Amino acid sequence: MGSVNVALLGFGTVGSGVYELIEREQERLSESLNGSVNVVAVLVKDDSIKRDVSSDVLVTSNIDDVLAQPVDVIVDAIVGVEPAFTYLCKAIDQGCHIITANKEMFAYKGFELKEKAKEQGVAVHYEATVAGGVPVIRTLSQLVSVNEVVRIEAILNGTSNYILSEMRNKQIDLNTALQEAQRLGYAEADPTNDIEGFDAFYKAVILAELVTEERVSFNQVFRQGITGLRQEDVVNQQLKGHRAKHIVTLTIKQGEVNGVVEPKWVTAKHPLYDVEGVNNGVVVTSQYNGQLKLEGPGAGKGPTASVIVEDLVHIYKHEQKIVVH
Ligand SMILES: NC(=O)C1=CN([C@@H]2O[C@H](COP(=O)(O)OP(=O)(O)OC[C@H]3O[C@@H](n4cnc5c(N)ncnc54)[C@H](OP(=O)(O)O)[C@@H]3O)[C@@H](O)[C@H]2O)C=CC1
Ligand SMILES: N[C@@H](CC=O)C(=O)O
Repeated sequence: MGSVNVALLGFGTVGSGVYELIEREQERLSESLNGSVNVVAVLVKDDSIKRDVSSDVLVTSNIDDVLAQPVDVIVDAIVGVEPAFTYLCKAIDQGCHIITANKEMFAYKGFELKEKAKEQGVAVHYEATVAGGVPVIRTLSQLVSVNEVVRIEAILNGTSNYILSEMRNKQIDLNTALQEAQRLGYAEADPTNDIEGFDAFYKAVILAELVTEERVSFNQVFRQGITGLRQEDVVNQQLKGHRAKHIVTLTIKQGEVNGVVEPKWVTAKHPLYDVEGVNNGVVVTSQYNGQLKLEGPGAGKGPTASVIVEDLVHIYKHEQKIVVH
């Protein structure tokens, strides 16, 4: 029986979630893939901190030590464009498949990374970059094989949606709700990315590139976060039937994307009105399929780890053969 050797870049909320899920579901994964899945190395910033991993897993802050291991798949769960992009390029050159959760890196470099991976004959999967546990990347990839996507309206930042729901339901302020989102593992390492709309913006760019199959320039997407909303308005507007939602709108005409990421007041008629708490919602309008709505947990350890491990299973069930190490 073969095996899949995995290296995790990052051991925070997402990286540790992937490790724990692989450990917990070892039997199911072995049966499904006819081969075991082993985490062989973990890359962290500070390798002096003791990590909760088996003693045979290499824990290091040096990417070359990671790539010196017999690694088949790299899971990128670190933060920011660099050094992640450089590390992933090295890994691709070495023949590793890539799974990433790092949406900032992928918004800037995803197009390049996909091209490089194609040249080298390795897989790049990125379901976790958009909408946490909601399988929006896989759904859109299938949809565009026959349909033209003309519009996407979505809530893509779990932290902002959680904050706005808590501000309204519990009448607490933005900072108090944000602290809770951080405690729950929803927020980015720098939560400015969530509340100022950068995180949703990166996700919008990734979706726009997926549906147009073209590189999308950042100036095609307008960005505004939720920090300009006043708490009393969030509370009082509900009496008039209005909820504040942070919404991404992408309109695609003849392959040209126009994107807006901004807070909006919506009524019960709006398809995203009922998307509450950390949930994300994505409404896709396409040529033959009409309107399709996906909803589910948009952030957090369990859902994000789940889609990453699903990407891994997909690679070895549908794209590559398991090797014998
Ligand atoms: N949290 C979530 O719900 C989701 C997060 N994501 C994305 O996943 C990625 C990880 O997020 P999350 O787990 O929440 O973040 P955390 O801040 O919890 O963890 C980040 C991890 O990456 C390590 N790291 C950061 N920079 C470097 C570096 N330069 N070299 C080596 N290791 C590094 C850190 O090391 P150390 O432990 O030593 O500090 C830490 O282990 C981010 O890109 C995020 O946008 C995607 C979907 C959902
Ligand atoms: N901070 C992000 C995490 C998932 O992508 C969010 O809140 O949506």
